[in-house]
Amino acid sequence: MSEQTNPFESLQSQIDEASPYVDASDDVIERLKHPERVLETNLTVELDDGSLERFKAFRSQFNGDRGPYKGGIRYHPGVSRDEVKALSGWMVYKCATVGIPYGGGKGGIIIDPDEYSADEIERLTRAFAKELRPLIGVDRDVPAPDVNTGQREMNWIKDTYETLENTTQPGVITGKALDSGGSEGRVEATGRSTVLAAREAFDYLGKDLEDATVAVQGYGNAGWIAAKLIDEMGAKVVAASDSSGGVYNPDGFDPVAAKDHKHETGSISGFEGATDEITNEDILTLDVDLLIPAALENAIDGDLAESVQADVISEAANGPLTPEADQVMADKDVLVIPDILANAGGVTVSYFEWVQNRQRFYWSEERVNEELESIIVVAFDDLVESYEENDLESFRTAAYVVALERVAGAFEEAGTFP
Ligand SMILES: NC(=O)C1=CN([C@@H]2O[C@H](COP(=O)(O)OP(=O)(O)OC[C@H]3O[C@@H](n4cnc5c(N)ncnc54)[C@H](OP(=O)(O)O)[C@@H]3O)[C@@H](O)[C@H]2O)C=CC1
Ligand SMILES: O=C(O)CCC(=O)C(=O)O
Repeated sequence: MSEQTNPFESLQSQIDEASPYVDASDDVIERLKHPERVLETNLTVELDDGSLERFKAFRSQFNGDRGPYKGGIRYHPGVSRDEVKALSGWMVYKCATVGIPYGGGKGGIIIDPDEYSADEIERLTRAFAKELRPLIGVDRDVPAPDVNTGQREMNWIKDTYETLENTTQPGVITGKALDSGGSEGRVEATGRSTVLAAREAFDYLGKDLEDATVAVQGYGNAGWIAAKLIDEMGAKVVAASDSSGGVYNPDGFDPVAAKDHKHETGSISGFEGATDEITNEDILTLDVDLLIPAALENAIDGDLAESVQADVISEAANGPLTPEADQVMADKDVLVIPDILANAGGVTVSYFEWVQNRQRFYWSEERVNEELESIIVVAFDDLVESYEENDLESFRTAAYVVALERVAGAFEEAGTFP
């Protein structure tokens, strides 16, 4: 894991790689490399023992040229201002890559949630929602889940917002539970797009997904669902990991049983379906057909990339490869499906949730999954077209060319306001 790489600098270098192929002036490209605004706030929360603790929190609104700012809220000790800025920028280019009408935003709180009770997390979440209230809104900025947040936190934020605004406006946030206005398919959506994109990539390479071996780093929402769905497509999950380490079985194992073990014991280590315990570095360098990084940024740096043996990488996580790792992958002809396409299922089904909330009319799971699949397949084809037409080194640069054209186009068509 590279501690040195600043994710915001990675984002800017990804934009720089693509900009020579984009029909936009240098001034416009420069605009698209910086957030419009970043809220930094200190939340004071009462703990269960009556003491007070201060938590630093951020919300970055990177760009709103194509629609409301959109993106998750992360609870993690590694959250920083630059990480949130990067994550919000990746949201802009993700929404543009899949052609949904949003800009990009992201939020985070510096906290290890395992150290706090559910009541403390609720007070913290409601305190953040109160700070966010003037910034967010159904047509302005629509948060969602990310690492260590889920339906529970989204329901609290919705309730706090609606109480303070004296309204019912479920579309102010997505990733809610079904009874609170959530969408069918949202929990599975990030893992689903990760494997749909992998299926398209295997097809593009003329490779068979049946019996392909798969390693999954990170066994939370994105990772475990990706493992389950790729197994259902006929591939063989041979390794998985979480923050405690990893497990391996060359003959494959049942990803649902691995999830049940993690649920019961708190970690994937000790899973009885595995033959070996491995480290988080080992999992990234296994000789597998498909690697799915589904944890955090900078999982693979330039040095580690030299040892990666996978043929295809589908990035469920945001920013798992540093720019140096990207260059190594391009030199080794490893096909990397970039985060801004591979994990775009999450925000795409968030978009469906927002549409359903606005219409107060709810779709079946079948409809959600069909609409998601068609969006991912079209976006993959757009990316291949850009890759081939521009003779690019990577699918990532191809995705940025497509996305930057769309965002710059929206900005230029709007003109500047005096
Ligand atoms: N949730 C969503 O809708 C979306 C998420 N993403 C991205 O997917 C990634 C994962 O998010 P999500 O699944 O939601 O988060 P979760 O909190 O559900 O899961 C994160 C997982 O990563 C594991 N992890 C953390 N650090 C490491 C490490 N060093 N090595 C191996 N595993 C590690 C955690 O381990 P442990 O269980 O032990 O804590 C956990 O299993 C993030 O990059 C996120 O931004 C992208 C698009 C949408
Ligand atoms: O569902 C959303 O709006 C955003 C999910 C997210 O944070 C991401 O795609 O990284």
